[in-house]
Amino acid sequence: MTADPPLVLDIDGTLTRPEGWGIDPRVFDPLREWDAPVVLATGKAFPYPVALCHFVGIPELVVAENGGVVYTGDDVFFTADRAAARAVVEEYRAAGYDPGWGEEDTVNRWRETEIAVNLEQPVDPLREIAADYGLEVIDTGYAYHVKDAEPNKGDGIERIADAVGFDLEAAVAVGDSINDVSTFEAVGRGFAVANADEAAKGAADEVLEAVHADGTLAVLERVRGMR
Ligand SMILES: O=C(O)COP(=O)(O)O
Ligand SMILES: [Mg+2]
Repeated sequence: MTADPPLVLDIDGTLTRPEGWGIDPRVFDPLREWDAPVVLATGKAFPYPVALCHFVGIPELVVAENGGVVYTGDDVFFTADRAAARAVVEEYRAAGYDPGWGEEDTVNRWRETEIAVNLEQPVDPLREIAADYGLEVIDTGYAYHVKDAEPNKGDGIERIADAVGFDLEAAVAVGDSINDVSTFEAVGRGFAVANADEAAKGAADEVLEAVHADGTLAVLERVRGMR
């Protein structure tokens, strides 16, 4: 008898269309048909991965905000404090800068812990202010994230694996950026898509030849039924 391995998937850069933006619709059916847990582990705010699970039609197993929010399907955990990240952004604004997402800011509107800043905004003052609050700024290639150095995606994935009862050593992950390094450390096999940054490539067990969803779909083909 064969079975599929548990999956841990990043969203931006990993489930995206090869041109870089928007979820590639080809991932929907393989994920819905996967016969093992599928965890979405992302830097995006909590509602985004929950909605993606909902619309794909899979159970909601979610690490959001780079580990700041974890949903096991039964319980939600907030593992970082929002106050410091908010204070950083207030100071950034007071210095004349802006997070860069427009007035209603749907990128940060539902965030519980960290804050994201548009890549077009100046990062040096952001880093300086964040350092004063003991926070770090990471660049995922999609946004700057002002966050507590702990927690991370890997901790959230461990919490979900414990709650759901699957073996992380058997799990396969795909990711594209520095915020997936802890994911690759948490699972048995980590794959970086070809568009991944150097940190992700360095932490992965294998760097794929294909970019974005093309890379991820190639992994799904390869590991299906191979637990
Ligand atoms: O929110 C981001 O900047 C990146 O999101 P991701 O972790 O799904 O790639
Ligand atoms: Mg990504």
